[in-house]
Amino acid sequence: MRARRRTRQDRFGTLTSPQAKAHSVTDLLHLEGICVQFGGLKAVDDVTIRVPRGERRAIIGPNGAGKTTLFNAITGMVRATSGRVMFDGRDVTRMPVHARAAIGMSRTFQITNLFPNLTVAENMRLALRGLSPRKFSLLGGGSLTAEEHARADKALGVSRLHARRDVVVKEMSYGEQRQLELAMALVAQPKLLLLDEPAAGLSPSERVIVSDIIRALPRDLTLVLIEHDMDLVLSLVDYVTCLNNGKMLVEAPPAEIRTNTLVQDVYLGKARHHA
Ligand SMILES: Nc1ncnc2c1ncn2[C@@H]1O[C@H](COP(=O)(O)OP(=O)(O)OP(=O)(O)O)[C@@H](O)[C@H]1O
Repeated sequence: MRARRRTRQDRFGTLTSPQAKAHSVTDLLHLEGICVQFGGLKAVDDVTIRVPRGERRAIIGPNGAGKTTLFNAITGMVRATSGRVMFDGRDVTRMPVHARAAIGMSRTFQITNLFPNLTVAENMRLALRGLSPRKFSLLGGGSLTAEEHARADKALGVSRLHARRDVVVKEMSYGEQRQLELAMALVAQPKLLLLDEPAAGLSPSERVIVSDIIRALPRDLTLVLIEHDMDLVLSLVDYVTCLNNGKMLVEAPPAEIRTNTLVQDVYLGKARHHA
């Protein structure tokens, strides 16, 4: 791992070296030259990223940098215009969203995606049902197996919602709802968890809870997260990719990102632009 890091730091600024083209079994996710074009706009422009198994990676960048579009290309919600998405040793570029989910990709969304009139436990049941190939009515029968119960309990425990399983979702705080989204993503037992702005809209105390939960996730779970709160994200991840105008600007560990002038320039530049 250490040798690989040195290589990457050497190619700081030359991010698409020939070595980047070779797929390694240590990489759970390997994006090769991903472009996503909307009409005349290149929202993602030739992005090559390798995420080794077990790494926690942040995707940062100012508004409109292409972070969410890149997430969508990873999960299959948008089709890459060109480039390849390699996941767990397979080319998933043409695979639909549900098929990528079935082989181990799980994602939370910026906007909550819950059933507000159902309880926590019922939402978990629906999350599990979404994974099951068995056919049955969503809210009707199909009680959980012991193994499914255990998975739901574990995911709720990790997300610190164990004591809230019978609470109706709309009665919970926004922070707890974000925790439930996380639990619903975890119940799939993913290899790769993609978190889209997990702390967006949370109060400072809720941010502490969510960051503690993320920090305590199993170390063998590979994480890729988008987050605007720089202090929070840099305290959570091993490595950072900064995008700007759809392109890769910098890849570096958090300590280098804090002091990187290119990163500072794009954030301050945007701040000046919006001032
Ligand atoms: N479906 C779409 N059709 C057309 N343009 C789009 C579409 N989705 C995103 N874009 C544009 O692509 C660019 C990148 O958007 P994206 O949402 O990926 O950026 P982001 O880095 O996630 O921004 P933010 O931090 O504000 O969420 C923006 O200019 C956006 O307007």
